[in-house]
Amino acid sequence: MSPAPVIGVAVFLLKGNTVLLGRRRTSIGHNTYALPGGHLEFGESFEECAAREVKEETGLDIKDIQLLTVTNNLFSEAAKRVHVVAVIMRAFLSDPDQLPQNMEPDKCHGWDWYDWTNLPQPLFQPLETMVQGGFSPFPTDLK
Ligand SMILES: CC(C)CCOP(=O)(O)OP(=O)(O)O
Ligand SMILES: [Mg+2]
Ligand SMILES: [Mg+2]
Ligand SMILES: [Mg+2]
Repeated sequence: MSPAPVIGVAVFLLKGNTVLLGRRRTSIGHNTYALPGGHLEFGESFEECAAREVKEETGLDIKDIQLLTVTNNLFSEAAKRVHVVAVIMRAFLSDPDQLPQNMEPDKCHGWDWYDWTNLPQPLFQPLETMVQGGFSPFPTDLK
């Protein structure tokens, strides 16, 4: 019997034309560049989960958290197959001068800001799929 799908919440944290990415050190997406985020926990709103996971992983405080889209992802790379429904959010720094910290060095190599037009490789598969599909996290009025 395959395990039930899980809900992940990932956050496009935008700063100018850049987005915050970290290289994962985890069984799923190991060594790929991914957005901050994590499992939705019982009773959380999407916004609460986004703010919690970003704080837990980067120490950053965020604001203007909005739902962008949802993606359906089946991972077969891990020892067991994992089905993740990813709720994709967008947010901005509460303090534009706050610097990201690598709060979970066992799960991430470090966080950095990357220009959307020059993203690092390899990207975490769900993010790669979005980029290949022409998705942009930027508000149209910020162009
Ligand atoms: C696999 C992923 C898309 C969903 C969970 O994200 P994650 O592995 O970063 O989980 P945590 O940050 O909650 O540990
Ligand atoms: Mg986490
Ligand atoms: Mg995470
Ligand atoms: Mg978590």
